[in-house]
Amino acid sequence: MSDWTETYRPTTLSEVRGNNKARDKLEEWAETWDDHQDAVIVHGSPGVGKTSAAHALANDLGWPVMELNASDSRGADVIERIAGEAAKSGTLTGGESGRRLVILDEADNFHGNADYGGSREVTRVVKSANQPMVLVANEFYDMSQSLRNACETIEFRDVSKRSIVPVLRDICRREDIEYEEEALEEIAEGTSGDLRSAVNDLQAVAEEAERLTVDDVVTGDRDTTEGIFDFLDTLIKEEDAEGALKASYDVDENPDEMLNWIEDNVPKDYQGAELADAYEFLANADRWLGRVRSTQNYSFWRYASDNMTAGVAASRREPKGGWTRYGPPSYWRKLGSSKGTRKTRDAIAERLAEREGTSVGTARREIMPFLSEMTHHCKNRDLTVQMAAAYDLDEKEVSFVTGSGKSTNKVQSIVEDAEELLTEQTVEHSGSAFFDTSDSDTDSAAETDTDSATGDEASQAASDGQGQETLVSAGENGAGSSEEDPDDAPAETGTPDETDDDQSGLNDFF
Ligand SMILES: Nc1ncnc2c1ncn2[C@@H]1O[C@H](COP(=O)(O)OP(=O)(O)OP(=O)(O)O)[C@@H](O)[C@H]1O
Repeated sequence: MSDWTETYRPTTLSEVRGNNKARDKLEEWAETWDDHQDAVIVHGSPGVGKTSAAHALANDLGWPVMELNASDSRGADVIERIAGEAAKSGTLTGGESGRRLVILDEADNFHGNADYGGSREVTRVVKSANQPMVLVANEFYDMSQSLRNACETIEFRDVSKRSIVPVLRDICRREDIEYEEEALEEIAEGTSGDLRSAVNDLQAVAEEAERLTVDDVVTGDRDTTEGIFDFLDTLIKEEDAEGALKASYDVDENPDEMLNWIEDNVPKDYQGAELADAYEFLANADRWLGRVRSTQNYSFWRYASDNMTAGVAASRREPKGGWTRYGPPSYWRKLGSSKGTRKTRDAIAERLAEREGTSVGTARREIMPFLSEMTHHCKNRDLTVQMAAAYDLDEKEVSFVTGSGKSTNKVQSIVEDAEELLTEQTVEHSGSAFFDTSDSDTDSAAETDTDSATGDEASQAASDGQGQETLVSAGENGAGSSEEDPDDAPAETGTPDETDDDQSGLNDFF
């Protein structure tokens, strides 16, 4: 099941609804950019189309997009290099005009990110940028006054019910869903101006219903308090997307804990493609939780919940029955605190990223769950040994990835064998040591180019190796990708000047 907020993300400005004035202003800003050369701040509540509008604009104008996120550990100098030198150096395949659009997401959230050198540094870079920049923010006044003064400002307002309903109607038509007009109004009413929520809600309700009625939308609230074990049963075996979401309201766990519980127990009943789908939703949820942590904006919890409940329930393809021994999240049990867990996870993700030439975020969200599944409880011992060797994992890390007990002999012997394997092997090729790269002539582990999977010509950007930029070439612009990705736009990570058409072995898997 695809994520409708992605499937129906506007690809052209004319599809951005409910903020016509802002939309026109943005277009005008871009068209006159050569004359004024100012950056623009696009601000407003979550889910009203700010980021979509920026991408749609780039698509309309044929400008490749460079997306950066304030909570990434990429410094202002990266922006400076991208925004500042692109025009001069000509190393970037921009649109015909040589323009590219730099989108700086979460621009109200530089505090606490030392890599950006503070807001003065950001302001300086923004002022001197040689490429058009859109700064996307929720809280206008969380940005420094000098930054605000340096930019043009466009406000996106909450999307009115009047504008939300036609979007939902359009989706129903395209999905071939019969609906009662009132049901759509009810959904629009409930989401207070947040179009992303409205689309998510529509998908949750429509997933099972043959015909969308008001009753589907306003079903009686349950008031039974569910324990987490009952909830897991409900989520994994019984309820549809909407039911799962509703049931989660009654569970007394915070979203981070809930995610851990679901993540650890869902493989006990889900298999194959349905498990892969479920993991994808869990990865989305994880990303939203990360965003809550970095922005302290708790309204994102809702998107995390949608993904981990409705998404997981909707991924189920085979009926489930019987009794399953669900247990507390193994990572927690084994490693104690959540902080420790996160540290271990991130340490592994960093090594994976370095080795596979992806961003840390991608490693954490996409590669790690995949590795975990393949080596679950070390069931495939050889593979687990190879993985441990490839990424130089210690016992704690092997047990983290596989979900096995750290002190077990099995994990110890796996790590020993991995060490032996390493000394035996002269790993000469610098491509992925774990994923098969034999059909590739990739000569640097830092290269990953997914462009050919998504579009035409490769976009390139300058990088200095201290972080990968995320590039989305115009025309792809996130549309059709499987997830909304605040940190890390979907298209490609690349180390420039080297980016070519090679496919790393990793790409064969995704
Ligand atoms: N104005 C809109 N017109 C059409 N679709 C929209 C609009 N706003 C949001 N959507 C839908 O919601 C999704 C998320 O929108 P988007 O990410 O652009 O919101 P945003 O305002 O940038 O929110 P955030 O600040 O949380 O990133 C889009 O992919 C699209 O499906």
